[in-house]
Amino acid sequence: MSNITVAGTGYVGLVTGVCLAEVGHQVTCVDNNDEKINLLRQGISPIYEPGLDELIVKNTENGKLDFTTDYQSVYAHSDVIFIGVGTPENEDGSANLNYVFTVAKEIAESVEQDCLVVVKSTVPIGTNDRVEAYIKAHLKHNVKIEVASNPEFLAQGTAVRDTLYASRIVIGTESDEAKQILMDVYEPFKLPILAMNRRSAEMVKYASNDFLALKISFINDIANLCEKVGANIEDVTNGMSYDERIGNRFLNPGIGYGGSCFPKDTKALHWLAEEEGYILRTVKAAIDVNEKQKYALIKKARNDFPTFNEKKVAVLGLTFKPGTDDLREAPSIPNIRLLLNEGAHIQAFDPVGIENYKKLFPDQISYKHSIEEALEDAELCFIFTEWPEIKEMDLGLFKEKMKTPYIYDGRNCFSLYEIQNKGVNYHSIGRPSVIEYGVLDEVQA
Ligand SMILES: NC(=O)c1ccc[n+]([C@@H]2O[C@H](COP(=O)([O-])OP(=O)(O)OC[C@H]3O[C@@H](n4cnc5c(N)ncnc54)[C@H](O)[C@@H]3O)[C@@H](O)[C@H]2O)c1
Ligand SMILES: O=c1ccn([C@@H]2O[C@H](COP(=O)(O)OP(=O)(O)O[C@H]3O[C@H](CO)[C@@H](O)[C@H](O)[C@H]3O)[C@@H](O)[C@H]2O)c(=O)[nH]1
Repeated sequence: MSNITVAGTGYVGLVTGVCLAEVGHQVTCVDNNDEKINLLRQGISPIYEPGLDELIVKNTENGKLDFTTDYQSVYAHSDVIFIGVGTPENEDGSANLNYVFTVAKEIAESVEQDCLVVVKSTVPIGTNDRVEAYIKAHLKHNVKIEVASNPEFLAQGTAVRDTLYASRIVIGTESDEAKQILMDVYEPFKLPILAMNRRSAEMVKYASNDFLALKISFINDIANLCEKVGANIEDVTNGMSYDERIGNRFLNPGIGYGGSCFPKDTKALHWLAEEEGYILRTVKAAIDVNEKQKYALIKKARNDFPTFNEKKVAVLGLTFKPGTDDLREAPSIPNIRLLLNEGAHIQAFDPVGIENYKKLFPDQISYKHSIEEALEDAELCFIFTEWPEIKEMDLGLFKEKMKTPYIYDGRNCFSLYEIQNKGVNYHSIGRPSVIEYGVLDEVQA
């Protein structure tokens, strides 16, 4: 088995490193963040990812996995180095490649043996060519270096499963030798391997993410229209999904896509296309619809509450999706900012996101550790994330705990059937509203 190094212990680097160790490789994970490496050495994952802690402990104990900040000594003697550092968004929408090129520099200055460098980070088309040229130009020793693209498709919250049982492994290289090395690295996973040139591999990643983002924006657009014409998006997507060409996944309407990938990867590809003199109209539409969709709930709430000043607002769900404590581009953030700016008092519940939220809003929010506490005495409630705890909550709590049970559900957590007869006013995305607060009491009286 190969001697493998992974640069970056974030969602991609750490999960990749741990899973490569799990299938039998000798893996060292490198990060320049001392705090993360210290935690990992104690067997604690710095990120919330189901199943990851157990695999970290198991593979560290069996000697397959270790962690270090000392990149020089590990890069010096690696057969394969995966780069899994961040490629965040620049202000103009392009991808920031500083972290990738810093690692490229560190590799060039450290390697003392022939080595395959594998770019796993999501990078604009042509970046692998540039990384290879850069490393070759800065090598300190006379060794042979190749660079291959190997984009990652895992989703947060299911990252371990997505890696061990990936839909496909994409390998981008023009070199038979590099291709063979990567085929050997991935052989124990027994997964479909698709080999192509580097630029195509880089494009597969952006095209996949942007297609999924477009699918979400499309369904949000249709959901908004459903509200205007009296259709129900749930029935509409169900009806669409029986056509196998459409399928039933990624058709959930909501308050838009967030996370560390779709928002930046749509903008980066659009930016890159523009540089090439081509306007990606479909991707631009996905971006524009998503930007507006973030505020779909607030817009509905405005009809009932012209101002949020001094209003007690319950918020259920803070993270950008369930199963993660990551807040990057979480739609809750701009909404909460707007509510706070208008003078609302927020009581927020999230099963795992509170600690990270405190870093963004340390004092302005009253954090609660149960749904009941968050709802206590509130005049309105926003749902931003469809955590199972929220989807399965006792719906009687809204009327029981809230001062006025006005609910704005940005993730369609409850069926219209189950929310009926609960004495609440319930607004969701693309479905008719349920208006019972006050009305039901009169009927029952
Ligand atoms: N998060 C996802 O779900 C996901 C999925 C597929 C692809 N990607 C892509 O993978 C890349 C990484 O994303 P992420 O979410 O894992 O990022 P992240 O921010 O969670 O992790 C990046 C890590 O790299 C470390 N780092 C920075 N500079 C370093 C250096 N010089 N040497 C060693 N470590 C260094 C950081 O300290 C951090 O721990 C991005 O390009 C992203 O677009 C992410
Ligand atoms: O039907 C849907 C599906 C998703 N979302 C939203 O879309 C965002 C992203 O969700 P998801 O794709 O599940 O999470 P990520 O972890 O960001 O994963 C995406 O981004 C990764 C980084 O590139 C890719 O590797 C994955 O394949 C891709 O799914 C979240 O805000 C979701 O709420 C919807 O609104 N409706």
